[in-house]
Order: sequence, then C-alpha cells, then structure tokens
Amino acid sequence: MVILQQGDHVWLDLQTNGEFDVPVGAVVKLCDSGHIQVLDDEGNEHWLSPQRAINIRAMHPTSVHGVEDMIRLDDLNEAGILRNLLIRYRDHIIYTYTGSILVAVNPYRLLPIYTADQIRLYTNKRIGEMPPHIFAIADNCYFSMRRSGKEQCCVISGESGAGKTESTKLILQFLASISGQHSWIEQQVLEANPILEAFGNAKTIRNDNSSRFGKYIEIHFNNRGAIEGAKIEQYLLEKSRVCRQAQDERNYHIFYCMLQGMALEEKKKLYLGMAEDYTYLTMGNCVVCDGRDDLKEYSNILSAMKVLMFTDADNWEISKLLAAILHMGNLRFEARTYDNLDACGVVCSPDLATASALLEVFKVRDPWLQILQHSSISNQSNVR
Ligand SMILES: Nc1ncnc2c1ncn2[C@@H]1O[C@H](COP(=O)(O)OP(=O)(O)OP(=O)(O)O)[C@@H](O)[C@H]1O
Repeated sequence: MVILQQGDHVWLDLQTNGEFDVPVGAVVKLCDSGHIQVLDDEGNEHWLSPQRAINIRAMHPTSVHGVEDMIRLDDLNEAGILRNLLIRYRDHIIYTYTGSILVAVNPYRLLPIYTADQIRLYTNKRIGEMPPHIFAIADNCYFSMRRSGKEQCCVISGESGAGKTESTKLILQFLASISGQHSWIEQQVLEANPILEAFGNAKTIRNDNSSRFGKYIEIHFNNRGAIEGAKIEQYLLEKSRVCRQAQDERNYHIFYCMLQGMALEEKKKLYLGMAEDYTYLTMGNCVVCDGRDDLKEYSNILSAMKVLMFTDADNWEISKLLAAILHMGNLRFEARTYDNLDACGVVCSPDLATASALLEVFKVRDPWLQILQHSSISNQSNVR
C-alpha cells in the first residue's frame, strides 16, 4: 500500500484503453478521508476514491525532475521515458541521452544552441562532459575517427517530421566547422543539401519540408582530419509524387521554385505559366506552402548549383526536363481502337508538341503521333 502526502509525485494509470495508454505523472494535491486529489502532467485534476487508489504508484525521485541520461532512470519504462522527455522539453531542453544514443525532440522553432560558440564548447569533449547535444555526437564521431583511424557511422532515425534532415545538417555543419579548412570542398558538401531538398523534398501534411527519399552520406577525411570529399547515395525516392499528390500536399519543391523564381524570358522559352496551370502541381489543392519562400529558395538552388559546378547548359537542360514533365501532366487521353485492339490516344493539344519539343523526341511516323504535327507550337526548331 502506498501512503501518500500532499506534494508527492505519483504515476497515475488512467486505463483509458486508448491507443496511447501509458501512465502519466501526477502530483498529489490533497489527501482527504481516503480520497486523493491529483493534478496530472497535462493539467487535469482527478479525484480518486480509496478503491481507485490502486491505480497510482509512487514515482522514483529520478523521474521527478528528469535526468540527462535516461539510463539513470529508476522507472525505466515507456511512461518514465516519455515523462523525462516531456519535462525537459518544457524547460526548452530538446536533447537527452540514453547511453550513447541521443534522443532529440523537435522544438519547431529556432533555439540559440547552434552558434559558433556552442561548436567550440562541444569540440573535443567526452560524451557526458557537456549537456546532451547533437554536436556532442558529431564531436564523438570525429575524434573517435581521428584517434582510432577507423570509420564511424551515425544512424539518424525517427518518424516523418521528427527532425532527421535538420539533425543531419547540424552534424555536417559541425564537421565542416571543426575539420577547420573552410575549403571549397566543405562548401560543396554543405551546398549539396539545397539541391537534394529541392528535387527530393516536398510539403506533406506532416512536414512542410519532408524528404521523400532516404540517404546515406559518406564524408571522407584526409590524414589531417580535413574534409576531402563526400558521397551521397539516395534510396527509394517517392517517384509517384511527380504525378500524384494527396490532398494538402505538394509536388517536389523545385517545380514551384522554378515557376516563382525563373526569369520571364526563360519561362517564355519553356512555355511555362504559373503553378495553378499544371495538373501535376495542383492535385493536392495547395500550391503555396506557408513559411517557405519559393522565390528565395530558387535563387539559393541556383547558387548551390554554381558551387557544385553545374554549368549554365546543365541548368538549362534540367529546366527543360522539368518543364516537359509539367506539360506532359496536362496531356489528356482518349479511348481508341487500334488494329482491333482497345487502346488509347493522346488528345491533340499544344502541351504535347511543347513537351516533345522540350524533350527533343523524334516525330514517329505513327498515325497516333501524327497529331504532333498539327499541334500549335511556334518554336518547332527543336523538334527533330
Ligand atoms: N533542431 C531543430 N531546431 C528547430 N527546428 C527544427 C529542428 N529539427 C526540426 N525542426 C523543424 O521541424 C521541421 C521538420 O524537420 P525535418 O524536416 O528535419 O524532419 P524529418 O525527420 O527529416 O522529416 P521527413 O522524414 O518527413 O523528411 C523542420 O523543417 C524544422 O522546421
């Protein structure tokens, strides 16, 4: 039997049989003739009769104020872990260790904890010497590599919107900063991100900048510990998003950025209009994304491409491909019979000729594709 006093911390098991049925922390407010009044961590008050008092148990002191390393929690269970993260988060502390694993809770706002001073504070320190931080993990990797001469690996996982992409960027920022050369190659490693995000990230209902692919980044260091190169492999890009988006979601950022940021004369050459004009950009009924500036992003993408040595010709070819995809998305099809077989044909439209011109495809002598010749397009010089 638990004898409780006012001010004691307890675990309260409400047994709601809900999806997340985990005991919550609570503090005893009153103990009155067997009835107990408690205030739980979510601010709800509960009166518990002596019969229901079996649903509460005393909280271990390590869970009362929280710990930096959850291995030290005596109540080491789901409730204990969640409460520890909650009370630290309420104090604006988003990082917590579980041994050598760092748990990060997404703050959804910019915290002043990623400055150059913070990088200096965390450089060449043992894990645990400083409060938990993503820089401590990056530092540990870097100096373990330098001491042992062996490759190190960081695995960043979590659900969509948890903060994996941001954490990856912070680790790269730390490594680029402490490896100390501030070289062109470091800048190239950092600038690869805006390009990858433009072509592989999109607004979803869970995250305005959701990576729709997995990536494995290798950073190569020389014997002096300076970054000498990098290799990024991508996995399982969500290709279907190019043609279809769910309600309130967008296609890949690059399309909207291009339509917002590209100079008018260039847009004219690609027969481009506004995002609202394209089926592939409007299926989710959402062409803008609050908090993202597509115009500014486009100029960031172009400067990143310069750093990564994309030539103007490369950029133009990429823009042509992107524009062709948008025009192809506006094509319409109709049912036909061809050689007594059910088939379908492309409905004649300027988009077909434009897409063919941009893709530089041959005109095939096929009755279906003859419509190419009838389509109106003023600049036919590219069609071979
Ligand atoms: N450490 C942080 N500080 C401030 N904001 C953050 C931090 N981590 C994440 N965020 C915010 O949360 C948003 C989502 O984070 P992020 O894109 O990194 O999630 P993710 O885990 O990579 O998601 P997905 O799997 O969908 O790609 C970011 O755009 C940013 O606004």
